[in-house]
Amino acid sequence: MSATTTTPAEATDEELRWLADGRRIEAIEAISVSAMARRLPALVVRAFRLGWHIDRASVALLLACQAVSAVLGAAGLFATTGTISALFGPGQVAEKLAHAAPSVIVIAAAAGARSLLGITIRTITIHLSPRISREAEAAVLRATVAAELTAYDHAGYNDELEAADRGAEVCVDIVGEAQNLLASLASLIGAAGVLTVLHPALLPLLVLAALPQGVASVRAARVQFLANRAAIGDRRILANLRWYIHLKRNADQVRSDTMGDFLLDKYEQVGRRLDASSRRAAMQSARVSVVGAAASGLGTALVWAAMLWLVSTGRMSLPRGGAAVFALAAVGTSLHGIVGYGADLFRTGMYLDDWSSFLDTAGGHRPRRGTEVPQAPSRIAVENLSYAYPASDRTALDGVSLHVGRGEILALVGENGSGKTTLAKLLAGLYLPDGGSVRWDGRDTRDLDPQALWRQVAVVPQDYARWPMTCRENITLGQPTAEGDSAVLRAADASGAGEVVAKLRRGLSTLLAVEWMGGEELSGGQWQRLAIARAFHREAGLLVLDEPTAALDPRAEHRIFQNLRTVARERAVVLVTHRLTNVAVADRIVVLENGKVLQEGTFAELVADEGGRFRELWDLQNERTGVPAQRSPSAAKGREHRGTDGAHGSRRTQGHQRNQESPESPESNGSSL
Ligand SMILES: Nc1ncnc2c1ncn2[C@@H]1O[C@H](COP(=O)(O)OP(=O)(O)OP(=O)(O)O)[C@@H](O)[C@H]1O
Repeated sequence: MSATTTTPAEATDEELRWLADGRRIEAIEAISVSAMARRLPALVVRAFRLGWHIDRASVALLLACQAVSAVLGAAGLFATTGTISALFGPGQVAEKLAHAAPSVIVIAAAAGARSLLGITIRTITIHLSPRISREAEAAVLRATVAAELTAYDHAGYNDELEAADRGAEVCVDIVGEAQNLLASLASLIGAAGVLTVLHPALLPLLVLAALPQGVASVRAARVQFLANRAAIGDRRILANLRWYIHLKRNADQVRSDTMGDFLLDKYEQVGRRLDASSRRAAMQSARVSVVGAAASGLGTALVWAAMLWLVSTGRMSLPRGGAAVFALAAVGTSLHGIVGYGADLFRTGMYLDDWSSFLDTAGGHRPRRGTEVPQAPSRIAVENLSYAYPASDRTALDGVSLHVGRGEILALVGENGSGKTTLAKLLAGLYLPDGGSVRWDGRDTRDLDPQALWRQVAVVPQDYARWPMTCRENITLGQPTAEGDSAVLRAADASGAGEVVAKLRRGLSTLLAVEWMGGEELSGGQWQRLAIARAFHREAGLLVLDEPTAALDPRAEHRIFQNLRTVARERAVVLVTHRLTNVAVADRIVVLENGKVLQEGTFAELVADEGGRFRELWDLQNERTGVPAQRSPSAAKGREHRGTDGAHGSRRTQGHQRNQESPESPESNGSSL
């Protein structure tokens, strides 16, 4: 197929769509309304349990205030009945007022005490809620940090994470909602007691009247939740686009490439999709609510008609009828409160389910590895390793076998996408193999405790973190050694970061975040020196350097590779780089292609292997510098693994020829790339 032809699949651009896991949405869709209502008590308990975990005294006080407030509410209502009876009863006005006075005092005292309790309850809730939310967010962070790295490559993980974050966010509401529900329930019990005393038929009638609205509210809440849940993907795309557009690192390109309108258009495109789905949900829940409200209105009219009938036929006295009006209003308000707050609590509960299911499983990616604790490895051996990224149908590594020992530098070389970074991550135990094994001193990385394993790993990734912290923290990563600053400065000197530190306003104590008060900003290369310093500082048995000098000037780069041999004395070093001059420092070089080992040997052997891939790449790099191509067939000991059967182990290069000593080393031919 020519480069210009397109298949039907390529004819249209793929839209920005988030990979979501639909299983949870299907599970929620399957829940019935009665099952939802049955969940409410459990949700109330859960809300208070969350609060209990943070602040027992506040929760206990909250519940006590709630109970007292309910008792006072009922007392107030009974007193209302007394007042009305006194007013409608026989006697002169003065007598009636004297009769009513105690009840009025009770009503006033109960109302005053209830409003004081209300203020106390609100204060406690305001104080407690954000703390619950923060604790919930911290729990998500803990679960995220504990999840396998590969989680990020799984469809649905980001979706789960987003939903959990939303759950943590709404935790702020759950105590308030649960306590409002309890308050309504308490008022209902009080008012219902009064109403039952006045006439036993009124309460069941009122409950029947409120039922349709209750069902409708819960249904509407479910519709809203499902719509929100389904929109997580699009909301996340919007958040990501905003992030890309805001990001300082992209800001110059957004301007110089005049991308503003294009990016905003993409943003609006996704926004329109989101609007359409939320409009559909709003209409659907409005329809459900209208039906519920109409049915409830009809029911309420029936209740009032029944009461009028009771009074007019003499089945209920007039004073009782008057008191019943108050009680009906109180019960009606409480029922509406229960329905409304219950629906809110139910919706929050569904978000909370997302949160707790993420915590239980770290989004399904809690590490399931062994517990053996490794020491700094003397030898890491890879046997017939294969690995495919979860979202990809191609294998990133296929039948790879190699080894690296303490004191050795192993270089991984190959064209873009050949699998170098993936292999480095497997060696470091960041990913686990699909097939074959990575063994640290004979022990499979699957059997090792991940935290203990990573404590033995120092990595300089291609895209290293620029932590908005002090220079010292950027090197120690919050894990200073017993030697303190002297070890930090030694690592900084070895990586060339010493010069950077010396120029900083407050040396190691300088905050490296210009956007924060008092912070300073570093150049790309200066940051890279710090990233290398942090790896040198770490007392780890395996050092992985993935394109560690891409941003460094020649002098800084030279220093790193000069120091690397010293650094490697106590460690196994894996170096990934495209600058072939630099791999001369390695004891052995492995050339990867399409996830397979293509060649392996010393620098001298591979350079001498005319027709080999390494030699081809070497010549290509030298061609641009005008350095003549190498001609040293006698040194052609490098083996090319031309087969694709993965049987590389038998074709190992035996010698550990030190490249610095080789006549073909770049130092000797003066090559500088
Ligand atoms: N997170 C990922 N999900 C799916 N596929 C991935 C992922 N990361 C890498 N790949 C694929 O795995 C293959 C190997 O990628 P890898 O990053 O290991 O290559 P590399 O040799 O380090 O490339 P480079 O020289 O460009 O850094 C590539 O085909 C790439 O598309």
